[in-house]
Amino acid sequence: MLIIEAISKHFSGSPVVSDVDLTVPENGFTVMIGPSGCGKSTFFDLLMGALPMDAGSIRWRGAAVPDLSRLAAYMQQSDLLLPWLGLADNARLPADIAGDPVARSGGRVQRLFDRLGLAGFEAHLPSMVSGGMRQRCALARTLMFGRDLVLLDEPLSALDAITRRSLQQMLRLLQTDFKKTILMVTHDIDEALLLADELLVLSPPPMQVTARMALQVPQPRCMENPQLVAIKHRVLAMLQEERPS
Ligand SMILES: Nc1ncnc2c1ncn2[C@@H]1O[C@H](COP(=O)(O)OP(=O)(O)OP(=O)(O)O)[C@@H](O)[C@H]1O
Repeated sequence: MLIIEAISKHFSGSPVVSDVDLTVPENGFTVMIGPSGCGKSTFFDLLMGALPMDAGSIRWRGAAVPDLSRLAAYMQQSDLLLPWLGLADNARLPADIAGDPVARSGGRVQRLFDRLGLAGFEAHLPSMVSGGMRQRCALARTLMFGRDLVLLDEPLSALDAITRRSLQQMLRLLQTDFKKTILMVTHDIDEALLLADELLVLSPPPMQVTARMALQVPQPRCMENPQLVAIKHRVLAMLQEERPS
């Protein structure tokens, strides 16, 4: 279980993240949704140790940790693939950096490519494939870190609506097939409702959690589900209320 308590951060005296608490159970999928500029990226930078926190604590599986840099794999909006490497070589990078022999890591990459619909594209350069395929490769690379905790910072926001939908199914595999514990931020309410076990609604800066909702709707979900429609209206009303007039 991931437990985050009372994390706060200010820049030049202005609070950006204020007293944020959250818990992600083992193999849970928690999604944070908030308005643009609410401090989500700053919050993830704090979790990953890229920025120092002013206050707060993190516990993972019962142990206090300074940050999640050695525990979580982090996937961002941009695929960050190296343009001169083929897709399989890009996905294998975490294993190469860790010194794993290619004989072993190559097999892992191949199994991931088979599962993520990338078989046959191993040698293609990122410029030769679609944005959706590049994000699938970024997902394979995230999985190659072999970490049980995954942080997703708007991983699909650069994609068109149809590609997004198929990639959302792929993100579900993180929970169902790969048994990860997942914390994601997104601006996309449908995406949040399709994927989350728990949804956290965030305020404009300073970022705070203004509502927590457990989503007990069975998977696979579709947005026509009346329960999801009702929750969507509630969340949209909250986000609307929080907008500066
Ligand atoms: N290094 C910094 N120094 C000062 N202010 C900063 C710094 N980094 C971020 N901010 C401010 O903190 C606030 C939150 O920024 P952040 O990028 O975390 O928001 P976000 O929710 O990720 O934004 P978006 O939804 O647009 O991606 C913004 O007002 C931003 O201007």
